[in-house]
Amino acid sequence: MSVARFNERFDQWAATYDETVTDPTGEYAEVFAGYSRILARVADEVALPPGSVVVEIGVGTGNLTRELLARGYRVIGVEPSREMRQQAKRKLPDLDLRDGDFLHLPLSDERVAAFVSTYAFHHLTDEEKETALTQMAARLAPGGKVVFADTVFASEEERQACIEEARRKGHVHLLRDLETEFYPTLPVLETLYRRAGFAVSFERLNRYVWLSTAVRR
Ligand SMILES: C[S@@+](CC[C@H](N)C(=O)[O-])C[C@H]1O[C@@H](n2cnc3c(N)ncnc32)[C@H](O)[C@@H]1O
Repeated sequence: MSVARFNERFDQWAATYDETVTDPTGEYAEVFAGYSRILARVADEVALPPGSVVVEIGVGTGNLTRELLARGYRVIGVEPSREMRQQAKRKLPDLDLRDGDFLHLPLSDERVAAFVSTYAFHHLTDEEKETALTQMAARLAPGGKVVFADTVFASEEERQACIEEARRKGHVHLLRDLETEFYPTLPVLETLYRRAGFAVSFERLNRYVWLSTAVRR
């Protein structure tokens, strides 16, 4: 099965995605709380010289991409959903945007300085996450970075509490995501980075989202 298993979901969401991430009252409000601040934080965390090649995976409608371009990086965008690519191209017509996903990176001999992503890594199973991180490590020189922000649970108990709360509140879309996508726990994620050859640190950015900053050993 292709790892872009959520393409249909994102093709359907693409046209209204930017409304969802800025809606302070919808069922995803806590997931996207501080969305603009989170994207800016991720772009700042890259902290590499302008002109460095930064590969952004799962660009969606291009909101993080805009932050990365503003910091002078040479961005290569990777996005499996056709409709999302169209939305991103509408905002950023000159963007180097390629069809691909975490496990099928459409790269040739580019010297990649960092891989960056927001709200997307949880579409891979934990096993696939380790494979993807190992492939990224192979493309990075020592000191190269992986900077991701995504939903992570501090523990299984925290995951179950969020699922129960979503059920109680009737947040059917959030509940579906929590039950069908692959949000890792922090200890598991730390192990995956370490096994792939990274030193990693974590910082909580809102109730759901954690920043992971990983440096290739
Ligand atoms: C919730 S959106 C996040 C978009 C954007 N990064 C942001 O922060 O707003 C998740 C994106 O990841 C993409 N995606 C889903 N599965 C993926 C995969 N296996 N590899 C790469 N991207 C994937 C989706 O098509 C979608 O555009």
